[in-house]
Amino acid sequence: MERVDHLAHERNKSEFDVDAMKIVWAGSPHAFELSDRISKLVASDPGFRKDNRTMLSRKDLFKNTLRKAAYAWKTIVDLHLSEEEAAKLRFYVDEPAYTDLHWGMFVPAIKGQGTDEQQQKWLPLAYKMQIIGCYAQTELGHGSNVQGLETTATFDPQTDEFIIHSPTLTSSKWWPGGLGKVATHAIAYARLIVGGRDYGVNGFIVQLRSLEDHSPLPGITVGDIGMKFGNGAYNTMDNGVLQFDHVRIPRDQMLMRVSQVTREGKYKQSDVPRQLVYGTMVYVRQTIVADASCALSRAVCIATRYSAVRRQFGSQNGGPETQVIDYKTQQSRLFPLLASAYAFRFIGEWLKWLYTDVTQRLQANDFSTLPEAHACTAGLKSLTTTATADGIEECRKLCGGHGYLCSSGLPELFAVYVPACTYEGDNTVLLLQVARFLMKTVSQLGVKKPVGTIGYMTRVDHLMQCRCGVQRAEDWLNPSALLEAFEARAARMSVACAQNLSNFDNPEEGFAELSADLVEAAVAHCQLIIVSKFIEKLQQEIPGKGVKQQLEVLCNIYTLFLLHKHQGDFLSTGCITPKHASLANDQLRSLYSQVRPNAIALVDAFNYTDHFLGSILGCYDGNVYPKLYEAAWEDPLNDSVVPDGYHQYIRPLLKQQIRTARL
Ligand SMILES: CCCCCCCCCCCCCCCCCCCCCCCCCCCCCC(=O)SCCNC(=O)CCNC(=O)[C@H](O)C(C)(C)COP(=O)(O)OP(=O)(O)OC[C@H]1O[C@@H](n2cnc3c(N)ncnc32)[C@H](O)[C@@H]1OP(=O)(O)O
Ligand SMILES: Cc1cc2nc3c(=O)[nH]c(=O)nc-3n(C[C@H](O)[C@H](O)[C@H](O)COP(=O)(O)OP(=O)(O)OC[C@H]3O[C@@H](n4cnc5c(N)ncnc54)[C@H](O)[C@@H]3O)c2cc1C
Repeated sequence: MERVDHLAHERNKSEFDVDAMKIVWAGSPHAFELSDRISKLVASDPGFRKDNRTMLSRKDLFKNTLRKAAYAWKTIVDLHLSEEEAAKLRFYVDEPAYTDLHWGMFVPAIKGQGTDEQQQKWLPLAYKMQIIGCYAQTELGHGSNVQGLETTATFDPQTDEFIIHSPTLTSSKWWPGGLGKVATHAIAYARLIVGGRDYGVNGFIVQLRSLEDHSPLPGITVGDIGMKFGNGAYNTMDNGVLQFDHVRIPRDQMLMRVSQVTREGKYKQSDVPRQLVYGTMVYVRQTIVADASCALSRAVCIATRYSAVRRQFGSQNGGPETQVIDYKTQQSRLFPLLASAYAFRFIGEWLKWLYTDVTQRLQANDFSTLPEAHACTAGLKSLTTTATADGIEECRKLCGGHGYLCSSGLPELFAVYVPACTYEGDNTVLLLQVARFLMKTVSQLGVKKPVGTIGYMTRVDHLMQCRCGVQRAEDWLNPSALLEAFEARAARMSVACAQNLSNFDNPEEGFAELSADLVEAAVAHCQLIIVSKFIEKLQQEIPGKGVKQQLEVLCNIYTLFLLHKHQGDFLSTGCITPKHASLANDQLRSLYSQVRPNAIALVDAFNYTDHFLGSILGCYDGNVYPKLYEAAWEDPLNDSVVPDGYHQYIRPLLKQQIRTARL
């Protein structure tokens, strides 16, 4: 049967080269080819079916994930996929699993914190998945406060071993993904105790389960922590609980790149900073930022296509009703999210570059950029995940009632995504880290030159008193005007916080008292980073008819939307006047009209298959209503016309009503 494209008229309206935009989105022609090939491979393989996930019981769901993970691994091995291809396969399979923690945290922790010998011993086993690892840091009593962890690793010089122990209930490891039912090994974080002295938290490789029959080893109590938010969603993951009862491991299973314990029981600190113990978190925060654009673009793709299909009100002379995408209110909620998806894509690319750069410097014993890398990964992780989680929920609302159906794909996408605001660092806690970095920078002005993303502080005198030069709405399209407004707002908010802090005798007390303002200053700084990197991206050559123009429109929408949303900050710091704010809003409205004809093509550029989107509302051909109707009949509740339980619970009620009526 010929497929009718219900969105063809929308696609015909577009004013730019969609194929060229697909390459910009993917990052390069090579990345596009690879992504396109692997997404089709996954979509065409029934072994990766996912449409029944929200209806399965937890046990069936979990077993199905184990099957898929094994099948994915077999596919990777049989097809000799490269690491890059395997990572894409994981992405398009689109199901959280223990493998994420094995590849995403266990392996990087050994690479980042293990010595050369430790890497040589453990990595080949992990690469072949002959051992399966997890990252066991968080405990029942402490997650954010890593220094507050209670698990102990006490060196026993008699046997040359560490004794890993959970001294309290609150020291039970709690949350690690893959731990509950699968992992054979963990990187367990514990307080290092040598000769009765506490040297703080360090990572240890601990075997948890037998490699023969998977039973927990002596002294290990381990299980799953239970059902989590939403159907399907993150319940494919076995987040676990773990207690150690004096478990002995050889001394060489302490990760010893940052500090060492000798055979004689001497503690030695390398000349690398202690913060490298937190290095795996920096790596994962960077991958989470890169992933935010994927989750947001997926929700935006669904909401945009559906908004073009859906019609309500406005029929004239019996003609078609208005497409809801044509309502200005729909545009003002949807298009900033579309622009954010692109902004997050580019900030993800940039952060990857920054991470690679800092890693290379660390290898050459240059630790100077580590604080900035920590602040950027922490702050951008916080900003992009908060905006993405909120954005997915907004997309659900933009789809009206049908968005609430699991078949829209949006409830599961939200449920699977929203813990990103908490894991790998609670978003508020991470912004407070950025605030510390900002306060330190301000306090050292004149002593130490701010560089990189904080470089604008070198112009703090100018930024504290500059006046916005915008006179007409179009003036807001000038990147210099935008950048200066964002720099001035960020600088003024940081300086105001620093001045308020100086009124406290005890800086820590002051920091706690002013923490809500400090978080706002951190948000202003991080938004400036995203805006400035988007603007920088547009200074590069970008091939393809109309592609650069579309990206300029999106960049301006992203920036002016932030200015509009946070106009309180801009006005109260005197960076702009109410007149400037009003002109910015006029410009924003006009930009929405420019995006409108290109909206469908801009989401087509994500190149998502219907399998990956997993949404009837977002399907490529826009044939929404017949698909919704058919899907309803496939629900197991419709297997029988009369439901189970009728005779037990409905019929007696109805009969009782009849008797009452007779009385
Ligand atoms: C069914 C599907 C099958 C598919 C199968 C396919 C299989 C095959 C695949 C093959 C693929 C192969 C390819 C491989 C690629 C794989 C990629 C996979 C995807 C990976 C994604 C991972 C998955 C994500 C899932 C999410 C899991 C979540 C895990 C966790 O949550 S782990 C726990 C995280 N915990 C936290 O984040 C805790 C937060 N707290 C802290 O970080 C800190 O405690 C703190 C808040 C920072 C405070 O710490 P302190 O008390 O020490 O702080 P203080 O403030 O005193 O700071 C001291 C100084 O140190 C500085 N500092 C602090 N932190 C850092 C740091 N991290 N780095 C540098 N510096 C730091 C701080 O600034 C202070 O400095 P000073 O001021 O100068 O003194
Ligand atoms: C789905 C999921 C998967 C996870 N996977 C893993 C894993 O694989 N391995 C692992 O080790 N961990 C894992 N975690 C744990 C995760 O890293 C922690 O939950 C996270 O770091 C937050 O810590 P917490 O739970 O202690 O929150 P808390 O710190 O208890 O946060 C509670 C509230 O207190 C506030 N708060 C805390 N401290 C401060 C402060 N100093 N100032 C102001 N406000 C503060 C927070 O903002 C928050 O509102 C996972 C968690 C989830 C939800």
